[in-house]
Amino acid sequence: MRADFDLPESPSMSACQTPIIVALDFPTRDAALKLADQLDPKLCRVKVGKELFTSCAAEIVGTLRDKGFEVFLDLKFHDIPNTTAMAVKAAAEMGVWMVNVHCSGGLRMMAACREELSKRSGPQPLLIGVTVLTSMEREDLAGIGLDIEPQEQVLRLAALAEKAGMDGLVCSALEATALKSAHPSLQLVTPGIRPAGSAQDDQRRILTPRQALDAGSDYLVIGRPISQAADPAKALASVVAELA
Ligand SMILES: O=C(O)c1cc(=O)[nH]c(=O)n1[C@@H]1O[C@H](COP(=O)(O)O)[C@@H](O)[C@H]1O
Repeated sequence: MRADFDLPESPSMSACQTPIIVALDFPTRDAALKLADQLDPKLCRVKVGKELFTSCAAEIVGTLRDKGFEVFLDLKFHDIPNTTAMAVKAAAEMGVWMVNVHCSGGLRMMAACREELSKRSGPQPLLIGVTVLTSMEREDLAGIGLDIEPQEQVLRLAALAEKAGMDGLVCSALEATALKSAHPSLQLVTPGIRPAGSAQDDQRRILTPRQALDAGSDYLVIGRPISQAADPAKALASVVAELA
């Protein structure tokens, strides 16, 4: 069977070819590192989100990098342009591979982040805009005053993100085909990934790993189907096999 991504041939190539990002959604450093130690940095990247970062601060990022993982810092910054740009700058200084902000912070906010990163002489993290959370469906959007389909709002925010010079978007894989056609230069990071038979949990706009990649996703964010599995390494291996 054809592989849609090349696994690295040597450790020095790091995890750069894998589309899988495992969410380390845990309350403590120990719990996060226990899972990280069962994962192979050649097969996945890892994501540090609000829960883990708030309990461990920046040290966890350095520890995961020392273990060979490229880190997506998922703090979904959303504030005035200057505050958000300075937060993105601080993330870049930590050496993260990817950082995200909410597109709904607006064009000037996203552009300020881009401008701040472009001043750096060192490596720049991928700057990604969160569109509509994968836990939201039409009814949830109506509740916040947007009486439209999620895809319509995602496409609106995508146009703004491209104009601001963002590298990519967080969206549902359900929107990937439309986004790739309208904005081929934007990389698509898709949570709401559920291997067949796994629990939906609080996610609403979901696809399987294979469906997501076929729809045009560049990166698949997977949390509980791996982190809560009895054998996380086996759960990761089975996603890798599904994508091969
Ligand atoms: O930015 C994100 O990573 C994100 C955006 C989004 O729209 N939906 C979403 O689920 N996420 C994150 O992706 C992960 C999904 O976790 P699971 O639902 O356990 O697979 C969580 O860490 C969420 O915070």
